[in-house]
Amino acid sequence: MLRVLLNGCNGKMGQVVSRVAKTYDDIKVVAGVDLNTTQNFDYPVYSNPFQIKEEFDVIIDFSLPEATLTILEFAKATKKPVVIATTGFTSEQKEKIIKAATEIPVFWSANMSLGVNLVAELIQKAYRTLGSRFDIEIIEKHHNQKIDAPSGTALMLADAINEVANNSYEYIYDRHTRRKKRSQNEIGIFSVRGGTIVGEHSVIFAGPDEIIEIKHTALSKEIFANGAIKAAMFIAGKSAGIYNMKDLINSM
Ligand SMILES: NC(=O)C1=CN([C@@H]2O[C@H](COP(=O)(O)OP(=O)(O)OC[C@H]3O[C@@H](n4cnc5c(N)ncnc54)[C@H](O)[C@@H]3O)[C@@H](O)[C@H]2O)C=CC1
Ligand SMILES: O=C(O)C1=N[C@H](C(=O)O)C[C@H](O)C1
Repeated sequence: MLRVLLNGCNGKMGQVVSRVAKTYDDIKVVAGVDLNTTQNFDYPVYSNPFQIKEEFDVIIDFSLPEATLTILEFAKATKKPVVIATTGFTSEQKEKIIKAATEIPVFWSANMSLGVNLVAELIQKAYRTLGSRFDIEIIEKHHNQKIDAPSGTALMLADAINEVANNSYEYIYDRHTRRKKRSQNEIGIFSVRGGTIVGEHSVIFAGPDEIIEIKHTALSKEIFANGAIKAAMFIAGKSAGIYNMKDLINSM
């Protein structure tokens, strides 16, 4: 039985992970951490991870960047692996995660769905085929409770293109003050927030007289919860380092 400590357990995703984990025979959430210590499930909830009494094997984190960094300190102190699903990190915070991964295993993905990770591969192929003659724009849509913009996934998709384009692209998040034509070395990234949209990501390749649009639509938060649980199973027992969905998919 894999014992999970859930950071951000009372958030929207924390609650879905708690519910979905119950459908697995070989995994159990044994404690949660959240600023809101309401006990919604059958495990104790702490506001401070250093007060946890329960034994656990792996941490799953769906919270806020600052809370992720706190749980990382706790993970380093207890030598436990962490699955980071939280998004919205600054460059400095990302550096801290990378540094922590020299001491403990860290599974880090802005999107825990299989589909988005396939999209990342498809857009790399699209870039290789279409090259820089096509203008690339990314549109992401999420629910009205989301704090960070653009989404971690939109940035991950832009980075996937940059990875095969020798980092030649600059990201443009806002054109309203710009009074000039777009350049070929930019990727426009745009955020829509409304209602209960779970998560949509469209990558548009607009060329001379043709447009290719590669789109992923998440229809439920369960796909992210299932992905995070599979990531937790994958990372338990691994050595220190950074792992992502590609590693998980390749191991299947
Ligand atoms: N990688 C992925 O596949 C996915 C990632 N996410 C990301 O997960 C994060 C959480 O998303 P939601 O659950 O929708 O947000 P949410 O706002 O509903 O939940 C965040 C939870 O963290 C708690 N929290 C805040 N500060 C804390 C602290 N210092 N210590 C412990 N807990 C603290 C809040 O009380 C809240 O319960 C976001 O960054 C979101 O972008 C969301 C869905 C999928
Ligand atoms: O906040 C969310 O809900 C989501 N956040 C992630 C992101 O920022 O990319 C992943 C998913 O799209 C849902």
